[in-house]
Amino acid sequence: MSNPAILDDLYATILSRKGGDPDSSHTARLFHKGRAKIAQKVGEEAVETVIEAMAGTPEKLASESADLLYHLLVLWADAGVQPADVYAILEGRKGVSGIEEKKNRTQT
Ligand SMILES: N=c1c2ncn([C@@H]3O[C@H](COP(=O)(O)OP(=O)(O)OP(=O)(O)O)[C@@H](O)[C@H]3O)c2ncn1[C@@H]1O[C@H](COP(=O)(O)O)[C@@H](O)[C@H]1O
Repeated sequence: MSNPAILDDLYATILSRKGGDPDSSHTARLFHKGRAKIAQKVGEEAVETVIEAMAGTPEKLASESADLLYHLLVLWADAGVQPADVYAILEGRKGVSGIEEKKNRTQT
């Protein structure tokens, strides 16, 4: 069973942990450690995701991808980025080829 709003739901849970007890919430602990630690975790989870893509199973890749998305959402929450901000960028790119999009980005 899948929930298409799972990223929004998880983001709301993550936001609710701001200022929470670092001893009872992993997310609160990450916020407590600060942006550099959260960004480091995103980097580590990205590397683990790549390793599973190259040498693991689809199941392990999916699991590492979930860890990566969770930590990325914590980073967005810490930096004041809403999932809707990212969705809007993706929406704006719909129908534009990747090559065209790169050209537009390097011109601005
Ligand atoms: N999706 C996740 C999620 N994915 C991964 N993790 C945690 O991320 C941690 C990654 O493990 P690591 O050993 O890499 O990290 P670490 O233990 O911080 O070690 P260091 O790198 O800091 O040394 C594990 O403790 C995982 O449990 C998550 N923790 C929480 N969530 C979601 O966030 C919600 C709120 O969680 P709490 O804030 O803990 O209540 C949960 O209900 C879940 O839905």
